Amino acid sequence: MYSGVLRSFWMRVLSPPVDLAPERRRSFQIFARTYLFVTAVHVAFMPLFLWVGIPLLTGLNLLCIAVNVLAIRLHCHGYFVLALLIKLAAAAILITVASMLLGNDIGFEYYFFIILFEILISDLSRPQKLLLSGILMSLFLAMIHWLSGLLGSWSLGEPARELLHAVNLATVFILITFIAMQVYSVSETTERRFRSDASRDSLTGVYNRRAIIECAEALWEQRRSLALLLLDADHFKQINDTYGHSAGDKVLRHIAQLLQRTLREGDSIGRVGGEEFLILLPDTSCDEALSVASRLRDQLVAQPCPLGKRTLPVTLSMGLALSYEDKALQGVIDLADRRLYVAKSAGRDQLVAEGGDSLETMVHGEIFTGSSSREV
Ligand SMILES: Nc1nc2c(ncn2[C@@H]2O[C@H](COP(=O)(O)OP(=O)(O)OP(=O)(O)O)[C@@H](O)[C@H]2O)c(=O)[nH]1
Repeated sequence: MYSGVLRSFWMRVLSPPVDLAPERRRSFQIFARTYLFVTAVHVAFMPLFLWVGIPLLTGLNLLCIAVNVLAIRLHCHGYFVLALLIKLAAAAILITVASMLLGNDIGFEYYFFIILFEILISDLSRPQKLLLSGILMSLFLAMIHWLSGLLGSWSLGEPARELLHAVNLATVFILITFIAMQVYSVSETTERRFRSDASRDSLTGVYNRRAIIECAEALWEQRRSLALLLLDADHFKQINDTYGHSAGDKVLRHIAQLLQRTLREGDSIGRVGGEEFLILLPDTSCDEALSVASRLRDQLVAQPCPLGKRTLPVTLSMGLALSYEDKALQGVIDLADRRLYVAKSAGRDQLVAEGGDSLETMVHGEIFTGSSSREV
């Protein structure tokens, strides 16, 4: 139960606002994780501050925890700059006061590098980054030269100073490592998502036109034998007109899912037009491609598209062409397209794997009587 609550809290904190621009999502994720981790570090430091026995530092650490929690809330609601500024200001105050109380040989000044790192990787503008870095550097120098030990009436024993120094140093290393790893992993995930978004059709999840053509080109360059199957849903306009556009979308998703389930792992599917799909079957002979098409058709008959309480039968017309039938990839695609057109003209719900060699033949109607149209 606790893990469920924790996971839903984690998901809520890490989910960017819906209207956030895609290019800002990366920064959102990195800072959401950083705020959570830094809050945990402040909580972990509480026993140490209690042990040191300086109420002012314990209070400031508590303040930092509260400010971090507030920063997480502000961040999740889109107030990124404000969240970052109050978080960094609270940390800078804690570090400066700690140094003023205990001197600068305890390692609190190292935390300034974390603050600088956070400023530099943030979404702030360049002038804002330069200004804040300048302020930070001035504070750092002032702390080293004048502020350090200014309130230093607290005498800590040498072992305690050494322990605090080691803890601070280790924490700075851990924080830098954590934040750098977040930058790397979130960037990688974001990049992978952008790449996938750029190559996928958002409605059906299969490749979009550009991506499937790129796949075909890659296979063509490798000189692999390739069967190209072009599919088009029959009377799709009627489905849209009768049941509505969202029912039409559902049918397209149904077809795409069925294709994905039916095909081999090495095969590729792309949506190349409104209701038109292109399937690439590498290293596949004509007979094998015909049996794939036959399997697709059987699957579609066995699994009509569910639509509310009823199901909607969907049929496909298909044109098949093989890589050896033309010298150029575009020629093979055009051939499959012409055969698809022949399948449509010949009554739909069928595959054409031969003929359609020139537009002229089709215009003269020979295809309707010859052996070029072949039912699956
Ligand atoms: N729901 C939905 N419809 C789409 C989408 N893309 C295109 N369409 C529709 O698909 C229909 C295609 O109509 P036509 O080209 O006449 O094809 P058809 O009705 O299937 O007729 P045939 O192909 O000859 O069997 C058009 O009404 C388009 O508006 C889409 O993404 N979603």
